Amino acid sequence: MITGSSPNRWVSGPPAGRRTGWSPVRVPCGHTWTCGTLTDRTVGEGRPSAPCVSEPARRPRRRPPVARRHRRVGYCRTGVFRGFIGVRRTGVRDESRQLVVAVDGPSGSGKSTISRRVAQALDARYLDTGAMYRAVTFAVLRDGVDLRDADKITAVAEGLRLGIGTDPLDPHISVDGIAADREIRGPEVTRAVSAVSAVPAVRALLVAQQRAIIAASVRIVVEGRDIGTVVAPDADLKVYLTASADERARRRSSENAASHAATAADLARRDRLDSTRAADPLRRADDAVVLDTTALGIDEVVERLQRMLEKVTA
Ligand SMILES: Nc1ncnc2c1ncn2[C@@H]1O[C@H](COP(=O)(O)OP(=O)(O)OP(=O)(O)O)[C@@H](O)[C@H]1O
Ligand SMILES: Nc1ccn([C@@H]2O[C@H](COP(=O)(O)O)[C@@H](O)[C@H]2O)c(=O)n1
Repeated sequence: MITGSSPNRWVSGPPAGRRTGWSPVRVPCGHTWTCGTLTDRTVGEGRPSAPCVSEPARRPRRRPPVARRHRRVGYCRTGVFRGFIGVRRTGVRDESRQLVVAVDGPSGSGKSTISRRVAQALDARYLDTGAMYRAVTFAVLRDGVDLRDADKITAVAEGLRLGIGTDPLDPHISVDGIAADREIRGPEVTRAVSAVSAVPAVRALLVAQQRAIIAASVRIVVEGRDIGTVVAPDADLKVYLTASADERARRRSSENAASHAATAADLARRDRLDSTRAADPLRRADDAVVLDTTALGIDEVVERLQRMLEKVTA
């Protein structure tokens, strides 16, 4: 039975590779998800109650008309509950069918910017998985843990209470109940995050939480490094955003006072670590659409994704 002493375990399902014979729970939220709050409503061995929901859904989910209420429950091949799979009728767009968009790519390729814009256009949720790895890294640094000590890093990850908002207009993150939006973007966290995200147990924990958030969303755009390959291999649309290293450094350095050369070096270091780690490295999914944005403006990239989505949802 789960107790509150290890709050981040089993929130949304077993870590990758662990099979317990039960399916992840579907939670009726759509807004803020606070991982790790297990209550005494824990159901059965190893099965948590729905994680705590700290804000109401922004908009109540619409009940489909009677003719469309006939649904079958679907489980994708990863075992993640995909919500209700709508009965498709020729020429009719099924608004209640779950839609998952996976956006991966190297640092500074525009994943966050584009994903938020696309999520707004779709009236969808938005999940920044990089923010989750950054939040764990923030806690690891806060606790003075050695970045080479995978066991201690894992213990920090298991013990922290991570709150992640999925509103594309106002994504926010909290660590142990305290807002950490600014802190997780600081240079110390950026320097250390690739070491923390390379720890397999940390990945297993966060991937399980990410899958549960996806499962609870009707429409969601998820961005990161392993979304199309690991987190949501059955996503409806997978996009691998890229841009030349020089352009990515130009974009990033224009955001702050750092020099182009220093920014380029930091991006190259992070890309190398993220794409060469053993666990779930940054990699384009075989069925992802590659979009090189070097010569494209933000609006053009958003429009291209919207056109791809029109084909997927037609
Ligand atoms: N197509 C584009 N044209 C010009 N600038 C862009 C484009 N896409 C994104 N940008 C800008 O590039 C910068 C980096 O974008 P963003 O933060 O979205 O990248 P990212 O892939 O999420 O990075 P990271 O993985 O490091 O979080 C931002 O300043 C953003 O406004
Ligand atoms: N799916 C993911 C997302 C991120 N990471 C790691 O987090 C770092 C920060 O990501 P940002 O998108 O916020 O820059 C990134 O460098 C990766 O180390 C990951 O491993 N998997």
